[in-house]
Amino acid sequence: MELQSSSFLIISLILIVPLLNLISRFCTSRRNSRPKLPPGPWKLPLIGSLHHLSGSSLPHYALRNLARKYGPMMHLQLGEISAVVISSPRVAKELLTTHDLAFSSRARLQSLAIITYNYQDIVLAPYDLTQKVFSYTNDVICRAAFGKSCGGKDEFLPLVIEFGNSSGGFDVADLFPSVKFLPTVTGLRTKLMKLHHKIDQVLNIIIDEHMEKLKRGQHGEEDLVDVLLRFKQKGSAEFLVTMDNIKGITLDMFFAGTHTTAATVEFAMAQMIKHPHVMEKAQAELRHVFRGKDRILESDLEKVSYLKMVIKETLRLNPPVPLLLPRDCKDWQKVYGYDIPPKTEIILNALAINRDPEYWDNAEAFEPERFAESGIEFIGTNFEFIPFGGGRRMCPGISFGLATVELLLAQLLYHFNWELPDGLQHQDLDMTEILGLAAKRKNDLYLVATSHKS
Ligand code: HEM
Repeated sequence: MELQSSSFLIISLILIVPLLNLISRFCTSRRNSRPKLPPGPWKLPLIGSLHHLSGSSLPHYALRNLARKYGPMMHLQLGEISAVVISSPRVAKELLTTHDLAFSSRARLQSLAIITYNYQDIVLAPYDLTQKVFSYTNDVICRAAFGKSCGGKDEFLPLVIEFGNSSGGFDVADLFPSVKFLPTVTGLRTKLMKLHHKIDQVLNIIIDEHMEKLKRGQHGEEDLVDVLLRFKQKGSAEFLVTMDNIKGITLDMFFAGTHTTAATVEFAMAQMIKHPHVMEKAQAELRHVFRGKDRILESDLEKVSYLKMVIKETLRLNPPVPLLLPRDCKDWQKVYGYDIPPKTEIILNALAINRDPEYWDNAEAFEPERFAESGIEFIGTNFEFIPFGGGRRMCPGISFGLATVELLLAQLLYHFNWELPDGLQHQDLDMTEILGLAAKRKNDLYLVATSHKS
């Protein structure tokens, strides 16, 4: 009897083990052929999930609402583009640490290709603060890029503004890249080609001036163009710098640096107008620390702490690059238990992440004091706070941008008192945003400034 049962067991094992193997291999091949994509909203033929983004909300808000329903990692079909949207600090951390290398290429957008030399780059009267702030941030970048005399400043500013307003959100030509005539039909290509041509002319004049200066042996304080020209002259085979690289990198500074810093200053001023006790506290600190001083210098700013908290809170609630810059997936990756196919566009929703109620108390409220004890920084180590992105492709202009924002805000708050014109109350201030090259206020910020004598 015992023998019978043990031979039965052996025979069963001989038959069952290969069968189990076969089933397991079948399941694996099914899994490989049918990847486990993240969940997402229902799709229509041709446009995919685009109709879910067609309401009045801006993409970063619309995507946050969808994420509340479909989870922190969701799949969207944006026209021809297969995209994965990340909306939680936990998933952002996994993506920007464990898988950072695989996601460190940028998604290629047609509008940017035209402007950036085909990716040869590496962005007591009513007083329109918006224009002044923009002009200031542009001046600062002009000086760093083109030098003290800053020849191209006047020609450059309108071009930078025009490009900033002509891009943003999801462009139809980027969503259907195989339809080659789309940029021509939408008029975008013609518009961008014209703009690119004008920018190119101005840059040629500026670079020629710099080359002339170098030829004459005039070596003053080096600006960005000088440094890039020096690299070009010394260029080795493995580190070749072309003229298009010089123009592309110079443009990066303007497009990546001007709109973002200007938007941050404007959002901060608007938030402080909306929350007058915050403005009073920031002014009190500055006026106490710098009492009697005529001018605040960048080096003085280490002495203030509350203003830094105000800037952090502004960047948390109103990140100027709310969807970061899209990345591309290099090869198959498994993130948060889901499969991501190669070439998927990865969108990190910094707005949703910075306001995640699981990580932030009173997440929607403007409360700079939350940073007093928290030690949370935006340098890419706290994944619940990523206004400058994270991982290898994090913003390289963070110190430059912050110094510009801090210095301008410190001067505005130290020297002036601010209020809304025409008896408007702080509750009346409209905070609607639009998305261009950076997110910014929809309406220009008009404020009345009165001089403060310290
Ligand atoms: C408050 C000001 C600024 C904010 C909020 C900001 C934010 C960002 C963000 C979110 C990204 C994308 C990062 C990612 O995908 O992980 C980025 C990229 C970039 N930023 Fe900034 N930025 C600011 C100022 C500047 C300035 C002043 C410059 C240059 C002078 C600059 C140059 C760049 C460049 C070149 C990139 C592309 C980096 C790459 O692709 O590797 N940014 N920035």
